[in-house]
Amino acid sequence: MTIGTINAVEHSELSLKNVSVSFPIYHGGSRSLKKSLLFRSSGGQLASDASQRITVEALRNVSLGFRTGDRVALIGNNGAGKTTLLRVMAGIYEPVSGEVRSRGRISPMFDISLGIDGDISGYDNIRLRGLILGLSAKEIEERMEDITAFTELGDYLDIPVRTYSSGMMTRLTFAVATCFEPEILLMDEWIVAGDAGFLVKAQHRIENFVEKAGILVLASHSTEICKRWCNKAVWMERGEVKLTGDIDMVLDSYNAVAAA
Ligand SMILES: Nc1ncnc2c1ncn2[C@@H]1O[C@H](COP(=O)(O)OP(=O)(O)OP(=O)(O)O)[C@@H](O)[C@H]1O
Repeated sequence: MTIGTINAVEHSELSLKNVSVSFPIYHGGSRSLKKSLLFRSSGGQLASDASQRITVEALRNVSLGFRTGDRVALIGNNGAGKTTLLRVMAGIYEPVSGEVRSRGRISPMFDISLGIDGDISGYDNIRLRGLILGLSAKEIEERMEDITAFTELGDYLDIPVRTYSSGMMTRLTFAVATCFEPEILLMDEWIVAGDAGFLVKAQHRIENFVEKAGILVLASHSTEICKRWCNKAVWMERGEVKLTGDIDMVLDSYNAVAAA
């Protein structure tokens, strides 16, 4: 985790070379578990490791390269490997083989409430989250007015956040998470899907936020969301890259298979 001032890079890059990620399944010796898993129609491939444990190969030999301007949709069936791919890009998962390289700061937008301290005030949580995002104390104070105005939490910002409702908490974490210029932005679709009243207002903010990003990688099941936010797509199938390229071409191929 980086603490300190964000040094913006002019050109962002993100690449994966032959990246594989496996999850060992403990007690995997059970025949019934193995049998039931083998009948799954989607998800990563099953394999055995050196200790004869069953493992799920969530990603296998994934090679991809993105640069500034790329707005990439990750598409694929349930269990295809989209979330694992986002997490390995974010450095949350270590690949068992291959490498992930990046130029530019990576901002994962999942788990945006990670690190929130219930016993301190909203203001202090904004400062804490800002530091975790890599902003300096000065940069946080410069953004404080914008953040607090967006939350509409008023005097509540002076009291411990454990007293907040979940909606109030979302306002706080969302306002901080979107207060800077991202270089490489990794997101799940929930943040752009938008339904509740707050999210209508949030839509405008997230649009500005995403537009400023050098690279966007967005995992989504929605053709509409993919077309709205992305210009490229990666179609994942059982942990492997099935097709990658222009958004319309990849979505057309994917939807044609889904409809068949
Ligand atoms: N922590 C874990 N332990 C064991 N297996 C896992 C774990 N996380 C993911 N997997 C497996 O890895 C494969 C890929 O899962 P992943 O969550 O990346 O898929 P996804 O494409 O994001 O699916 P969805 O669209 O349903 O969210 C699946 O077979 C899943 O069961």
